[in-house]
Amino acid sequence: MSTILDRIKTYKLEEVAKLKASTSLADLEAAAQAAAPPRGFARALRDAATSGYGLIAEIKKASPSKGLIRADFDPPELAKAYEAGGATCLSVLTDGPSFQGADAYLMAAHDAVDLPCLRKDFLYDPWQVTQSRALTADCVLLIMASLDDGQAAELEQAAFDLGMDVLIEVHDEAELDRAALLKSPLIGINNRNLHSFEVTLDTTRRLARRVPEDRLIVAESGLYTPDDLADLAQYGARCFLIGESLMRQPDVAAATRAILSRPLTAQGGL
Ligand SMILES: O=C(O)c1ccccc1NCC(=O)[C@H](O)[C@H](O)COP(=O)(O)O
Repeated sequence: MSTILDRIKTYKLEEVAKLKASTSLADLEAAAQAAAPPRGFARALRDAATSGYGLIAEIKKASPSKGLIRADFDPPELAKAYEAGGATCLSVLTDGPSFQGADAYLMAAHDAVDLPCLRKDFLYDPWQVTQSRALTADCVLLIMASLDDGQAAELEQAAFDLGMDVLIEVHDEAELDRAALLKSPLIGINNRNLHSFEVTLDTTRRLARRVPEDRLIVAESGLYTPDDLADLAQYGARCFLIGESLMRQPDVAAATRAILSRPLTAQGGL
C-alpha cells in the first residue's frame, strides 16, 4: 500500500522534472550565488543549547495528519512573532500539495527576521538543494526514510558545498545508524511516524541514547508544553522543532515564550 511519503515522492519528482525543463541549471546556480549568505543554522542551535534550549519554530499552515492548522496565516508576521518570542531558528514548509506551503513563504519569512531558516520540504534531487539556496534557505531537511545512503550523502554534500546546514531526520534505530554515517551534526528525531502519523515522545526517549555524542539532537513533532521539553531534555535533547502547538495559538510570540519558560536550572539532571 502506498503511503503519504510515497505519494509525496511521486509528485515531487514530477515537479522537479518540470522545473528542470523550465529553468537552466546555470540560472539556478546564479540565483543561489546571488542569495543572501547563509545564516549559521547549526551554529545558532549549538550556541542556544549551551545555556538553554534551541528552538526551531515552524511556519506550518496545514498538514496531511491534521488538515488546516492556521487560517490566519501571514508568514512574515509569524516569523516576527517567533523571533520576538525567543525562537533560535525558523522552519518553513514550502510543499504546496500536502502542507499548503509555498516557496514564497520561505523567502518572505527569511526577509522579515534575522533568524536562520530551514526549508522544510522533501528533497530527492541535488537540483532541489540548489533551488533551496536560491530561495534563501540556510538549512535543508533530509528524511532518511525516503532516501538511500548514496542519495543522502550526495544531497548533504550538495548542501555543504553551498554553505548550508543539513538536518538529518530519523524515526528508528536503522535510520539513526545510517544518519550517523553522514557528516551533519544535526540529527532530528521525529516523534511522528510519517507512514501511520502516530506520534509518541517515546521515539526520542528511546533513540536519544543511541545518537553519537558529537551530534546535536533535535526532537521533532508532538511537543505541546514546557514539560514535554523538560522531559526530553532528561534524555539529552536540547533542541526542539515545534509547529502545530505554536501555530494554533492566537498570540504566537507569547506561546513561544511560554513553551521556553521552564528554565534549565529548574529541571535537574542537566
Ligand atoms: O505533520 C504531518 O502531518 C506530516 C505528515 C507527513 C510528513 C511530514 C509531516 N510533518 C512534518 C513534520 O515533521 C512536522 O511538521 C514538524 O516536526 C513539526 O511537528 P508538529 O509540532 O507536530 O507540528
